[in-house]
Amino acid sequence: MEQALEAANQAGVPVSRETAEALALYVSLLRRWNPTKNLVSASTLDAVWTRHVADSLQLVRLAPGALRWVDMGSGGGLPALVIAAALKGRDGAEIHCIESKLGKAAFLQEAARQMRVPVRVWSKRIEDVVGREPLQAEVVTARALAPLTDLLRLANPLLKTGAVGIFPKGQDVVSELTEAAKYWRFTHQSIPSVTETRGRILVIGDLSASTARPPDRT
Ligand SMILES: C[S@@+](CC[C@H](N)C(=O)[O-])C[C@H]1O[C@@H](n2cnc3c(N)ncnc32)[C@H](O)[C@@H]1O
Repeated sequence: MEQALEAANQAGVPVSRETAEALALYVSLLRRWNPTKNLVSASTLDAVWTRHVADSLQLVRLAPGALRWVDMGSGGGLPALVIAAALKGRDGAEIHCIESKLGKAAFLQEAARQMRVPVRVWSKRIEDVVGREPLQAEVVTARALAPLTDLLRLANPLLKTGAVGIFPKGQDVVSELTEAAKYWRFTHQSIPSVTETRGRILVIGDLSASTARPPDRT
């Protein structure tokens, strides 16, 4: 509980006791399942509260009223299950996790069940869900999934209908923005991460395609 409250403080997101308990449960499940499912790099588990929990929780601060989130390439639940814990108990909250690896999707399903959070897991490829299923997203997230150009292509069906993209990025953010601007028009804010010295969080809006066709790397 104490560590959950410290992570919330670092992220700048106040949390209820219920959310702190859900986060503590998530971390214990992550530690237990990681050796068999390879959910996060084992070397990051010592700093799990900063590297993963606070790092994911800070995204909530960038869309404080949003209830409907879609997370692409959720892996071990980052940021999706942390966001779901933050929204626990909020009427209408719904977090979609899209993860094609069956073992990771099984973890997401079981962790969400034990945490009692409003999560739907899609054990499929992103391309087979986004734009094909009637997801209603206010926010689309993706952490450590792909360069920005590819994220915009994957999230395009949701972003072009008004969702906001929130994408944590590393030090290459400027070159990723330059590359993406060849294929897409969009507005963006680049917000410093509270957990990674050189990390930025991109908040992307008003997406539309430019005349150049983006590369298809799938
Ligand atoms: C590097 S991991 C990052 C996981 C998590 N977002 C995190 O920050 O720890 C990328 C995840 O995306 C999933 N993934 C990659 N391409 C995908 C696709 N086209 N559809 C669904 N999942 C995909 C992989 O299976 C993997 O679990």
